[in-house]
Amino acid sequence: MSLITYLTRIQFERGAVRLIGEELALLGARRPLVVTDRGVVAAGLIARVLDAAGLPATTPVFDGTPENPTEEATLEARDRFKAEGCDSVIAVGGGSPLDLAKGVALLATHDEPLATYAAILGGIPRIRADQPPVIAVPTTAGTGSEVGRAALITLADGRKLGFISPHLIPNVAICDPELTLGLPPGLTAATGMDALTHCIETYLSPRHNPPAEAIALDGLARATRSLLRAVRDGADIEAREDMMMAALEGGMTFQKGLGAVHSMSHALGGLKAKRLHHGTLNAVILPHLLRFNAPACDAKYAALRQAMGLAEGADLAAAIESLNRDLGLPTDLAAMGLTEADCEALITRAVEDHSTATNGRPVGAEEFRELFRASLHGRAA
Ligand SMILES: NC(=O)c1ccc[n+]([C@@H]2O[C@H](COP(=O)([O-])OP(=O)(O)OC[C@H]3O[C@@H](n4cnc5c(N)ncnc54)[C@H](O)[C@@H]3O)[C@@H](O)[C@H]2O)c1
Ligand SMILES: [Fe+2]
Repeated sequence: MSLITYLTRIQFERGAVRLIGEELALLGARRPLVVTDRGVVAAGLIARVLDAAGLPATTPVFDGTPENPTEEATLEARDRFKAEGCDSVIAVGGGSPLDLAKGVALLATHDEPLATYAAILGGIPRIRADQPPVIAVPTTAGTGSEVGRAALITLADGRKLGFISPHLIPNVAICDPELTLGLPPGLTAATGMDALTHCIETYLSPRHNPPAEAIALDGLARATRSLLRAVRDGADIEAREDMMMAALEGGMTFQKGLGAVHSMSHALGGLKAKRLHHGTLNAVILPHLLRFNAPACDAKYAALRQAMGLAEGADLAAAIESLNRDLGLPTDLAAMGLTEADCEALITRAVEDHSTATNGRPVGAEEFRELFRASLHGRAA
């Protein structure tokens, strides 16, 4: 069985930010709340977006989104949305502001506590369509949240949970690769590896959805050929464009479900004090899952190799490790400041994560323990 959905109106081109005003008008919206974070403001992108969209400088802007957005910040932004009499949300930033903006739209009309709507707590059918429209303007090329049906938000108790619904899919995505030209190399690498991981994990998911699989392979090919280029020369607009497309394509395939790399990185992303970047976690964990999934994914690995331009029979995990090294990303979780005790405490969360069910090979607590160990210490574990 398969359910195939594409819902977002996507404007993808250099300079697409100039279309925001028109898109707002098409939605019948007049007073947006701009949701972003301080890094995006500091990069000058909010002033640019407001100007291009023809929005007044008095437009309310919530810039308090933390990396790995929290329930607390979502409520704060929701209160601002209501206090300012807003009728729509424009999310400008990486996955963090995009996800937080989805939470704002949800809580603008849904009155129960946020946890009520979490996917693993039975929330999917509780999320209704009556929400203010969201325009997503990604400034990283990574998460695909601009077309995705999920928002990842950390609750007050530290659980980073997925809120999943077709009603959380943004109405419009404005994909303007020029917004990523100033993204520093480290963040370009980390967010790009998130996009690449999405394409691999959704492709390996057992759900039947050939169109999504074709898209995932195209995204993987783009990320493989352009990520290192974008990291080495941030001004390479063609590489930036390829990466923004790879991220978008990854997001278009979320309907297949992700896999255990994301189960582990969601669990780790909830460790607020550690401030771990989602894409970096995925990059470090991905080779270990590729080794683990191999026996169940033989035929699919041939297609992955082809998309990545690798020789027949080449070691996919080793290829990702080598790419990580070239990108300057850490090689193991220990290098990111994590310990065995941190990981042990997260096994249950990984098992319960909404991405676990669609991993390319069934995975339970014992397997997660081994995978955390291997990811902690690199290949030698
Ligand atoms: N909704 C989904 O389907 C989905 C999928 C994958 C990841 N996510 C979530 O997205 C979040 C990660 O998002 P992210 O990787 O895009 O990072 P992010 O949004 O957390 O941003 C990381 C940093 O980059 C800065 N930044 C963003 N754009 C910039 C630019 N153009 N120039 C300079 N600095 C810039 C930000 O200020 C921030 O400090 C995680 O919480 C993750 O769980 C969601
Ligand atoms: Fe991701």
